[in-house]
Amino acid sequence: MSDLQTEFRCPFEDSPSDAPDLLTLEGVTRIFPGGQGVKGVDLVVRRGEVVGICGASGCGKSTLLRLVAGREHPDEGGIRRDYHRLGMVFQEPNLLPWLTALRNVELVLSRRDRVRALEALHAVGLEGAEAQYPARLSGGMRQRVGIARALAMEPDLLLMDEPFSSLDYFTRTDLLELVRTRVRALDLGVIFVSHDVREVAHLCDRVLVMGRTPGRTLAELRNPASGKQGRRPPGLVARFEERVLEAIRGGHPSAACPASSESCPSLRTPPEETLP
Ligand SMILES: Nc1ncnc2c1ncn2[C@@H]1O[C@H](COP(=O)(O)OP(=O)(O)OP(=O)(O)O)[C@@H](O)[C@H]1O
Repeated sequence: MSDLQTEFRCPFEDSPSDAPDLLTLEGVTRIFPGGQGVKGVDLVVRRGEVVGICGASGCGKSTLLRLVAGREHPDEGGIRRDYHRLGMVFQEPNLLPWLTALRNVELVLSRRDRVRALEALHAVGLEGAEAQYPARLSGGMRQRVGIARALAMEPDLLLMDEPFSSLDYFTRTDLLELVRTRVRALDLGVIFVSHDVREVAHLCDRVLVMGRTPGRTLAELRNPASGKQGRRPPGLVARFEERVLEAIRGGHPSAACPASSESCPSLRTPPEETLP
C-alpha cells in the first residue's frame, strides 16, 4: 500500500501497465435467484487509467459496481482492494436540496473543510455557484457538484455509474472532457459504467464489453487513443467506438440500443469539431 503513496507515474505516459493495481477481480460471480447477475468476471484497474464497462441493459454493469463497492458479495471468485478511498458518482447526484452547493460538498468531508470543498467546486468549473441551492442549478451543474463531492474525498478509485445519461449532448461532452482532465491531474483509477459507446470510446483507456444472461465478459479492448496527449484523435476514437459496438453486436445481435448508432441518438458520432 505504501507504493500507492510514494510511486510517481506521469499520467500522460503511453501505458499504465506499470502503475500499481488498485483493484483486482478474479472470476467474480454473483447470480441472483432469477438466474441474472454476473459470471466469472476478471478485471484489473490500475492507477491512472479509466476502465469502461459497457454493454446492453441488464448485462450486470451496476451489479459489478455494487460488488466492487462491497454492497453486494460474490458467490464465487475474489476481489482484492488495494485502494485507500473509494469515490462514487451516480446518474443522479442526489444533492440535499436545503444545502448550498458548497455545503453539499463539505458534508462528505470528515471534518468541515471549506478550503478543500471550494477547491473541488472550482476545479469542476463552479466558481460563483458555491452559494446556490440545487434547485437553482442546471442538471449539468448539479452533476458537477456531484463530481466535486466525489473528488473532494480524495479517492484513489472512482466509480461512475452512467453519470451523464440524463444530460444533454453538449453538457455530456463538456463533462466528459472535465472528467478526463481531472482524472489525469489527480492520477486516479476510474471504473466508468455506461451503455453509451461514444462516451466510453472518448473517456476510457480500456473497455470491458459485457453480454447478458448472466452478465459475462465478451471482450476486453484497449483504446488505441489512450495515452495520447491533449485531445484524442477523432479518427482513432471513432474506430474504437466501432470495435466496441462490434463486440457488443457479437454478443447481442438484437441488443436494442448499443447495436445501432442509427437507432440510438446518443450513439451517433457527433461532428468532429465538437468532440472532446
Ligand atoms: N437484487 C437483485 N435480485 C434479482 N435480480 C437482480 C438484482 N439486481 C440485479 N438483478 C438483475 O441482474 C441483471 C443485471 O442487473 P444490472 O442492474 O447490474 O444491469 P445493468 O447492466 O446495470 O443494467 P442497466 O444498463 O439497465 O442499468 C438484471 O437482469 C437485473 O434484473
